Amino acid sequence: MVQSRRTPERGRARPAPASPAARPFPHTGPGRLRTGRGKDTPAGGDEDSGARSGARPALAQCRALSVDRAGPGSPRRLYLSLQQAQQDKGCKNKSQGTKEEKLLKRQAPAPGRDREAQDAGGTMNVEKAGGRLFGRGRCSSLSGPPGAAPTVHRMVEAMAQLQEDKAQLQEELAALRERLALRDSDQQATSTQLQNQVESLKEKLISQAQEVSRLRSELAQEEERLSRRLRDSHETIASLRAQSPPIKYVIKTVEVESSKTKQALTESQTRNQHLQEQVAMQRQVLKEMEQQLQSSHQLTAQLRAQIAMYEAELERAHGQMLEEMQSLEEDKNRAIEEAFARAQVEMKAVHENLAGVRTNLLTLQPALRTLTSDYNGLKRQVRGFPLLLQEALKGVKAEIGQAIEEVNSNNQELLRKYRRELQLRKKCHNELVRLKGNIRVIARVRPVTKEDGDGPEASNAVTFDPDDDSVIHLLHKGKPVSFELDKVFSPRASQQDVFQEVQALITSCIDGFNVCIFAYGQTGAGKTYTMEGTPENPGINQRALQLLFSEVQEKASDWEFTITRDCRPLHPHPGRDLLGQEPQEKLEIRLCPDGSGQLYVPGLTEFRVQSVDDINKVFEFGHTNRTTEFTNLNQHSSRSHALLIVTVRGVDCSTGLRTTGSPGRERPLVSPVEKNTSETLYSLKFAERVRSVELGPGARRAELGSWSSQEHLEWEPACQTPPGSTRAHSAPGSGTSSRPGSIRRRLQPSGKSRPLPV
Ligand SMILES: Nc1ncnc2c1ncn2[C@@H]1O[C@H](COP(=O)(O)OP(=O)(O)OP(=O)(O)O)[C@@H](O)[C@H]1O
Repeated sequence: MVQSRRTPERGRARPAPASPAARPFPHTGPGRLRTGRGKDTPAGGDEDSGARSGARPALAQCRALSVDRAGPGSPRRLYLSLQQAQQDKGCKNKSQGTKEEKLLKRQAPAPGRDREAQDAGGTMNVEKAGGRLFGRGRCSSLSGPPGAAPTVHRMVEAMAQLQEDKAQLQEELAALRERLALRDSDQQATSTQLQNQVESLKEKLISQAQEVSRLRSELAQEEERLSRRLRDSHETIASLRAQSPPIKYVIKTVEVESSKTKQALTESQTRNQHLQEQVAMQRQVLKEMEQQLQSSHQLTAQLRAQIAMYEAELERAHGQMLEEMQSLEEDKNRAIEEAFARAQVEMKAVHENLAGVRTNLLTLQPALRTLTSDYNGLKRQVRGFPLLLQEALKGVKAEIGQAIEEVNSNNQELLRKYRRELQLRKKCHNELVRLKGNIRVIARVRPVTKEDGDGPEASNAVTFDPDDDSVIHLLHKGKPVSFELDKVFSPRASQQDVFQEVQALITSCIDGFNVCIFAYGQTGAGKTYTMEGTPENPGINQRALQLLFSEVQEKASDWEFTITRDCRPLHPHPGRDLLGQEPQEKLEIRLCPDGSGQLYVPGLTEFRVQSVDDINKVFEFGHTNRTTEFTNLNQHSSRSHALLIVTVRGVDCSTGLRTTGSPGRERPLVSPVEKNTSETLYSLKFAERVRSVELGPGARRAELGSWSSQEHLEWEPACQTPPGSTRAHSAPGSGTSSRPGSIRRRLQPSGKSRPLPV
């Protein structure tokens, strides 16, 4: 127990302490408390009890408020403030403020009662002092000036805003870099735009820096204010502690003065104990506040660090922007310099051009005058151009007419030469016919074959004159008989030798002359071999046809030839068409109604052929249709009596002259063996008789398609023979005549001549 050093006057209330803050909070222990003038104050005691009962929630509320008001300084509250919505904060503050006011009102004694408590003694003062300190006073002091907590909150919000602004600035910087990377021809315009943006960014940065400095100053003020409050609290606590001894003294004094006050002392001690508890609680609150203040310091340091970081970032961005601005400025200056240099060069060039143009103008003026005069001259010429054109056209027409006349004259000359050539060819042919006769008889003697058998009957009965190839000697029944023909081929003669003798006839056929090669002789004499030959060694037919097509192809540029052929049997039904649908039907041979004397077979089938193969196919087709008469001597004899007619129709492309020739064919004479001498003799006699027949000159079947009557060639009267027919059978008086100039030699075995049997 602590005893007081001085004793106050009895019956008098102790003087109230100079300030509520100087009121003692004694740790009385079991001592009594004297209340003022020693008067018990149950009402005051009730009021104190009420104050006590209200002090606890008030302190708790103050603590809550302290935490809440100082909340922005704590990390937890800081993040709560960021997370919670603004209205939540407003409602909460409002409700808390309302609670606080209610609690403070309850805690704060009414004016009258306060006066009574002051009158009642130091206990009441202690209670008031404690209430003011830890109730309204503390709470109000901790709450700070109105707007202190929102200021911190605004700082946090500003920091968040700064972060957002920083991100936005970073995005804008990235976009700016992209745009900077993409600067091109419109660099100048972009540079201006970027400069504007940079200016706005600079202004924004400056304003934000000002805001940061302002916030920093506010933060420093708040920190200073909090430090000052903490210092005041420490001083208050220290002063309270320093005021403890007088309270102890009063307790001691009251203990000896009054027994009545013992109860009050007990109550005061109880209250004192309660107040001590409250003091402990307040100390705890203070400790927590100090911790919060420390946390606030730490948060402030963090915020400062963040602000410093942001400032550094801003500084860096600012520096980067300055660099980019510098780069842009340099680019702009460079572009301006280049543009200026280019403009100077262009201006110089323009000046030079201008000077040149001026010089040219000076030079061109005389030229312009010359051109003007030329133009006027040309204008006059153009006016007279139609007349000039007419004259020129007239001259050109005259020249063209003259050229046409010259061409016509040349054509006439060429035509004349062509006609003369034709006449020459005709004369040559006629000369050939005259010299050789239009019926020539050629004898070909085949070699003795196995089919001729053995013995004297198969001996050779034919001999030749080595000095005359037109004489043949036959030993008939021991008597030599000689014959003169146009040509005699020995068994050594080849197919080509025989063909060369008749080759000229093919040319005559193409020229439009009818040609007939007639083979005559007994069966097995070699007619088929001579005319057809074998595939390996073709005869006259194949060679003649090959020559025919070859000649036609050579003349293809000037002539259009159509080659057709038909096939008809000679016997036993000479009027049948072997190529027709009905080969058994007999056709009539009629005289051409055009008066040409030509014979024709109405309805006879003709095939247009393009090659020798086509002709052979047609011939084979006709052969299959032919009635075959088999002979014992020769299995090929069936061919020997068919007549193959090849007609060559030609049109001269330049003159329109049309020609038609038919190389009808049959067999040459001619067996060499003894047993056939009778037949051979008969054949030779027949041949010699035929050779004695003289025909008129060969008729060229030519007609001019488009020539005028004056241009018609006047051909000699034709020897009218049907195509392919044998002219040897022409009727007397129809152009045939004896050949008076021909040499007729009949060589007799004895050298005497005798008439040839006909
Ligand atoms: N110049 C020749 N050289 C070699 N063999 C020949 C000659 N002439 C005919 N022959 C041969 O004689 C035989 C009879 O000839 P080919 O068939 O030509 O007689 P042909 O007169 O046509 O008989 P046919 O009147 O019965 O038809 C054939 O085997 C033929 O090969």
